[in-house]
Amino acid sequence: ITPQRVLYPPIEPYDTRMVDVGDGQQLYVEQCGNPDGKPVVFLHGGPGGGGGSDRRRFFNPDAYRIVILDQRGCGLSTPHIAQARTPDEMATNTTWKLVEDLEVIRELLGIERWQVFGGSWGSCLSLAYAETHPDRVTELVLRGIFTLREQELDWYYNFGASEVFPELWDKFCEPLRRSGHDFSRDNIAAYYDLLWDDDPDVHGPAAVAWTTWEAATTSLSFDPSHVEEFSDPNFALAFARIENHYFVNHGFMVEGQLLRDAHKLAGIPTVIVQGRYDMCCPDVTAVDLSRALPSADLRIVTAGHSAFEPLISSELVKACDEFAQR
Ligand SMILES: CNCC(=O)c1nnc(C(C)(C)C)o1
Repeated sequence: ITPQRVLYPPIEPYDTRMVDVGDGQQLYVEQCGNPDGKPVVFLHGGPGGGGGSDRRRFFNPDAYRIVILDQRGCGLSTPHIAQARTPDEMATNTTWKLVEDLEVIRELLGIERWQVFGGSWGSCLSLAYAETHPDRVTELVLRGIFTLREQELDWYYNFGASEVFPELWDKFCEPLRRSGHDFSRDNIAAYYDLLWDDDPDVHGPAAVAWTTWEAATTSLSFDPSHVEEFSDPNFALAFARIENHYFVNHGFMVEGQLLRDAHKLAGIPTVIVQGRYDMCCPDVTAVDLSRALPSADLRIVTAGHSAFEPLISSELVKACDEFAQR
């Protein structure tokens, strides 16, 4: 099966700015492509995954006005959570604050309605935003569906993915074992204590182990350079702390909330791209979403989790090209 589309060439933003969204938070926002084009907003994963320039490349730059932001506490947004001293500094970093941030940015940029594009955590935030503001969304392009249900978190951080990557799971468990954790309670809760330990020799290695687990298991083919990129201590600390914060709080949602309310999206053209061998966010959640939203176009491809696997990026580019015609 050969990819039918490739990513558009690398481009640079025509506008970059820091947007004050309150709570002492400044968000990095950039715009690329055609200022008079079809507006689309790209929501990164993690949460806390931030950026890179390749996220610009899913969209035809002649057709789209591409809006990209780093969510609270990560990427180029400030203050960066790697500098946080206590978890209190995460208090205003919640799903619903990020939904509000998107409205602040949309209004600031004078955009009436926009296409929303998100993968993994970005798909969770896309659903939360669209279910809150369905009238502001022209289309949804979702990848690697993640809705932070108990079963999804359990699969990736307690038991499930551990059976597929036992040697990598061993490394994920190393900081837990070192702290005397007996695995009788949730690993996410145990990692919370490590990631906020005052001792950098505790929170540093824990953050790298947490982040390396994700980096090493999100592609069908193991890519050591991808793992290397994720093990920068500064990136890893913010990424791990923000993810862990959202997971211990179950995304600040009622269990199953996004699937329960997916019917609110019935009028929005939606494409779901899901890797058959996605070991981070297994297919069952994408299929559950398509059952809750039968109008969605579910496209399962032979790939893992990453948006940059050829068959996944091909399907994402195809969906955005199709929607650009609307
Ligand atoms: C459990 N995190 C799933 C997620 O949102 C995700 N998976 N990979 C990423 C990055 C590419 C941002 C690391 O995010």
